[in-house]
Amino acid sequence: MTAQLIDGVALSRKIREEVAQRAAALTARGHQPGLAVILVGDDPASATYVKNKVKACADAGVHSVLEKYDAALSEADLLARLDALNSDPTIHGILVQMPLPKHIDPQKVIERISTAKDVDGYSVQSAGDLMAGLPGFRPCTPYGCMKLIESTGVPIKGKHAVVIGRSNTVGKPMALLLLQANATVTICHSATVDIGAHTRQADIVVVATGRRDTLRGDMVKPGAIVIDVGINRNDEGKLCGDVDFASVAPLASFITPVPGGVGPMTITMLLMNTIESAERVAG
Ligand SMILES: Nc1nc(=O)c2c([nH]1)NC[C@@H]1CN(c3ccc(C(=O)N[C@@H](CCC(=O)O)C(=O)O)cc3)C=[N+]21
Repeated sequence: MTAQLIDGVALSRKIREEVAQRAAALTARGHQPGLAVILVGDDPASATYVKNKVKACADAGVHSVLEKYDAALSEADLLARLDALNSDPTIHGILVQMPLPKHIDPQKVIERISTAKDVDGYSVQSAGDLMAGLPGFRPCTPYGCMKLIESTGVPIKGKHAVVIGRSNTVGKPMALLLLQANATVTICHSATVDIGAHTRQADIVVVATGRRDTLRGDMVKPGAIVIDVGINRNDEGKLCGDVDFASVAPLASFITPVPGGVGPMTITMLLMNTIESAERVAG
């Protein structure tokens, strides 16, 4: 067996068409959806991601404002900007690009964003909504991973899913989304004694450790679906994920590439969350 690629660019294109239609319908009713993106400092990777997000908005007919600040921006000034955006009726989603400079407390920043505009789904309220199975914004990366898995046509119900990584932004919400979809879920992490012993039992593996070669061919069950959330650089400086693609792809049934897998879907679900926020306002 050799895996079929799950094309995140193609799936994004399809979902973004729907986003664009819903954005146009909202705009026609005088409620053009709007996203505010805040970038603090000059991390080059963050600058690239933010540029991609703004471009995706433009392509979908979503209004966006990009606010760039010097790394010396004070926490108080950032919080004051969030207060202004919270009460700006043209803005339906607010994203503060992470990571922030060390003198700014990210948790304080996240909690200042109105729950109604928390399109990243990073706030304690949004996390609680997800845990309780209530409506609310789902974090974009795991939300996108669910769409990628669903796109295979393989039912999630009853499957054994292993998530490697336990971050608040990816691993934990990913496990909850899979659980909500009736998978049996195992979470592995840096203190897990034998990750391979778990992943060899898995029908679905989601890898989100930020460490390349976390998942190798000797760790997967033939026919597994493999979702690679990682973005790393290999020794040649080329973009690569957390999965050793060369050894895993021949065994998997479906696998996401890096780039072109999860990354584009993260942005797509950000657009979707922004549309849904605007639709709630428009009624
Ligand atoms: N508040 C906040 N929300 C985020 O959603 C957030 C964040 N902070 N900080 C950083 C991470 C990372 N992230 C990515 C989004 C798209 C790609 C993406 O489009 N990747 C392309 C490749 C892009 C390239 O060429 O570098 C791909 O995988 O095909 C990657 C990474 C969002 N993040």
